[in-house]
Amino acid sequence: MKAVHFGAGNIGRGFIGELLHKSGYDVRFADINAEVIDELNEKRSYTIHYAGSDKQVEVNGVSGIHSVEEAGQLSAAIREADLVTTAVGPQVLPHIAPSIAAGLKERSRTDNPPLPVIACENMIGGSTRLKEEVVEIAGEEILGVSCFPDSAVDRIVPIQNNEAMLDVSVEPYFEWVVEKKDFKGKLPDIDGVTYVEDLEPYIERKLFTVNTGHAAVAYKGAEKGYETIREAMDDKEVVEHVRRTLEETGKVLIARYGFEKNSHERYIEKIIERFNNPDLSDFVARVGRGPIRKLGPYDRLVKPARTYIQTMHEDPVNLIETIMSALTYENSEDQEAVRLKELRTRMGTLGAFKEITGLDDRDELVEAIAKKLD
Ligand SMILES: NC(=O)c1ccc[n+]([C@@H]2O[C@H](COP(=O)([O-])OP(=O)(O)OC[C@H]3O[C@@H](n4cnc5c(N)ncnc54)[C@H](O)[C@@H]3O)[C@@H](O)[C@H]2O)c1
Ligand SMILES: O=P(O)(O)OC[C@@H](O)[C@@H](O)[C@H](O)[C@H](O)CO
Repeated sequence: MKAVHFGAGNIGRGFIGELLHKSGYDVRFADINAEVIDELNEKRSYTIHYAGSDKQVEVNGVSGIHSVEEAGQLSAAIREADLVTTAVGPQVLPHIAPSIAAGLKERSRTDNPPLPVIACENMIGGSTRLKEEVVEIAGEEILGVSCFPDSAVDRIVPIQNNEAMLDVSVEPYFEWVVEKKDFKGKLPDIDGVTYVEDLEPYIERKLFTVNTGHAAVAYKGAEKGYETIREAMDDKEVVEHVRRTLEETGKVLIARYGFEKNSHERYIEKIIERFNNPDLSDFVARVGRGPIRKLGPYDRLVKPARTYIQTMHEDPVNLIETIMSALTYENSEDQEAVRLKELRTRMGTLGAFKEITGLDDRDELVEAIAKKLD
C-alpha cells in the first residue's frame, strides 16, 4: 500500500509516519524543506525514540518528494496512492491544495478508486477545509475520485534536536480518531486509528483540553518569563491556572456531550501529567506558536470561552485570563506574534481582539475582556 504524507515535520515523521509504516504502507513524504527530503531519500529510514523508555521504532521504506520542485512526481504519487495524509499546519492547507487537486485530476483519468485525504491538523474540520480548497481549484467533480474524512490527532512531539536529522523523540501516548461518514469504499486499515461515527465530541474534547491547557501553560509561562514548558510546569501557580482553565472547558464539554464528570476529571489529570513529562523537552515558543490562529473564533480559547458564557451564564475567568496572556504574547521570531503586537499598537488590545475574532462590542466575551482592560 502506498501513502503520500504532506509535511515531514514533527508529527508527520513522529506519529503519522510511524502508524502508516506499522500498517504496511510505503510512506512518501512531500515537503518544501529540501534538506529533510534529501535526507529521507538518502537514508530511507529513521528512528522514533519513545521519551522516558528504551523503546525505539525503525520506520523504513520511506522516501521524499519536494512538493514544489517535483510537482510532476507528486501528482503521479497521488494518482497511484491508497491514502493521502497531511500535517503541515492549518494555515498551510491552502498552499498544498493545488498539488492535491493536480494529483486527483490525474487520478480521474484512471480506474483507481476514490482516494481518502485525511488532514491531521489541530483544528476543527481540517479535511473539510482542505476539500473546500481543492474543490475551488478542481471543481465538484473531483469528489468522484476522492473523499476528505475529518480527524483528530494527539501526541506531543516537540521540536527535535537529535544527532540524526530524521530521528524523532515522542511521548508514548497517542490518539488518532477518524470520522467514518465521509469515506467512499473500504476504511483504510491503519493500526492505531479509531474510527467513529461523529468526530465532533472527540475533536472538541482534544482541542479544548489538551490544546487549551497547553496554550494556558505557554502563554502564562511566557508572561512569567519562562522559555520551556518544564519551567512553566514547575511553577505551582501556572499549574493551578491550567487546572482551573480546564475545569471551565470541562464544564462546557460535559454540558455539550454528556461526558461522565469523573472520567473527564481523570482525562484532565492525565493531560496535566503529560505536560509534566520530565523526559520531553518542549518550548513555550512551539506550544504558543501562531497566537492569532490560537485566538481565532473557532479555536481552543475563544470558542470554549463563548460557549461557557452561553451555557453557564457567567464569565469563564480563567479562560479569559489565558486569552489576556495570549493577547500580550511576544516573540520576535513568530510572524503571528509580531503581527499581533502591531495590531495591539495600532488598535489597542481590545481592538486587536475584535479584529482577530471578528466579534463586536455586542458579544459577551468582548464585553468581559473590555471590563478586564478597564
Ligand atoms: N507537534 C505536535 O505535538 C502536534 C500534535 C498534534 C497535532 N499537531 C499538528 O500537526 C501539524 C504539524 O505540526 P508539527 O508540529 O509537525 O509542525 P512542523 O513544523 O514540525 O511540521 C510541519 C511541516 O510542514 C512542512 N510544510 C510547510 N509548508 C509546506 C508546504 N507548502 N508543502 C509541504 N510541506 C510544508 C514544513 O516544512 C514542516 O516540515 C499542525 O497542524 C499541528 O497543530 C502537532
Ligand atoms: O500545534 P499547535 O500550534 O496547534 O499547538 C501546539 C501544541 O499544543 C500542540 O502541538 C500539541 O503538542 C499537540 O496538539 C498534542 O497533541
